Amino acid sequence: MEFPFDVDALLPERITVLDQHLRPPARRPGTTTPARVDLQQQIMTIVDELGKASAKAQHLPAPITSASRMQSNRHVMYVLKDTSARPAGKGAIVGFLKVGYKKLFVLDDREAHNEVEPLCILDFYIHESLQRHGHGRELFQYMLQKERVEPHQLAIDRPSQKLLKFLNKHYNLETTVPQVNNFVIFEGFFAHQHRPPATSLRASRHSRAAAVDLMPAAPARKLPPKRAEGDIKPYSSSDREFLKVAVEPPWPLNRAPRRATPPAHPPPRSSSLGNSPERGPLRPFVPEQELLRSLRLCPPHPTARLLLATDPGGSPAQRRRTRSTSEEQVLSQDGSGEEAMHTVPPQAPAPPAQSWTVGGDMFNARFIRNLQERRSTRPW
Ligand SMILES: CC(=O)SCCNC(=O)CCNC(=O)[C@H](O)C(C)(C)COP(=O)(O)OP(=O)(O)OC[C@H]1O[C@@H](n2cnc3c(N)ncnc32)[C@H](O)[C@@H]1OP(=O)(O)O
Repeated sequence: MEFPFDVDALLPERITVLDQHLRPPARRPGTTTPARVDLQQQIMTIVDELGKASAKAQHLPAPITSASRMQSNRHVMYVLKDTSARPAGKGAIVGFLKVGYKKLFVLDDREAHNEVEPLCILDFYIHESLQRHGHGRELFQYMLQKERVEPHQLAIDRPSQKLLKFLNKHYNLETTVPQVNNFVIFEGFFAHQHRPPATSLRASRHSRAAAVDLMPAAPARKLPPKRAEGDIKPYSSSDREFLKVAVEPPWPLNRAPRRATPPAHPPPRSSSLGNSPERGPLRPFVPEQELLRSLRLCPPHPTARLLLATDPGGSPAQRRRTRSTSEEQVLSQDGSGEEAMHTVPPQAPAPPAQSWTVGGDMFNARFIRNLQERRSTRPW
């Protein structure tokens, strides 16, 4: 990938590590140094163009990597340049790998929720003309070494088939632990823990002492053991949320929920939250939590009715998400349910037997998993 400026001089090392500051690396002695602001502009151009090329390669409707998104997130990009070919003496870029730590709620093999903060593979691209030449592996190895992390400790944000094959070939990663979000984790994710290096991405977010003494278990760090079910976000934040479009679900889920009080402005969407993009034609967006909410407002399925009849009050976990107060809290767009964006009065006081809720550890996980499978967003 070529640029109208001297990439070779701009990025002296074969692999350059860029963080949110997008600082141009120190130049080789003897190289003429343009104004720093120009150099940063060149870095931003490279990041933007790489992001576009990656999106195109993955058939995404918009880039998930750009200079502005880098600046607003604590992600790290490993950029590989071509040291052999020097078209017009200016060098070229081979590809990049973007990683970042994210708080996720992942299911283990017993379908229990675990709040962890693993290093995530967020975007990965090697120029089409150079794929299957070992460049991807070179970048990946460099990142693993720099971040001091093992491949099975990573979470992958909606991997492509090529990436799944890549991980299988080079790191024997094959068996996944099924999740209800779009992150993929592999067998062994929960088995090993590691201490991040002081110079790694994680350590740069915390004081050195904290990195050494207080966080011995990252990246697959189990956070406080058990949180109330209502606090758990079944859909962990993904970098690809802003691209999300939904496949239309079957009736009655395809009915947009009515709002008693339409908000003056649509709620803001975070650029760093949510799920991964659909790889298909664009459809009107129906947020996941709104689907869940409309389901809660639906009459129960006969089976659910039967279940409720055998347990009239329902378990405390099942009741947890049913509001009995005069207002129902609307879940926030990121699915957290922690921040109420606005409140609406109840549509009608429903008798307890009609109030079918999504809740309870196993029930919740299985239900959301079924829903997710229906949406066909997972790569397997
Ligand atoms: C979270 C995310 O980022 S998902 C998005 C991942 N990125 C993409 O899908 C973009 C397009 N693909 C690419 O940019 C590259 O193919 C990458 C980044 C996935 C891998 O980089 P490469 O330099 O090609 O990998 P490298 O040469 O080290 O390893 C090759 C192996 O990767 C896998 N692979 C690479 N390309 C392909 C392909 N077209 N089809 C199937 N497998 C492939 C194979 O296992 C291959 O081994 P093989 O040639 O013996 O079959």
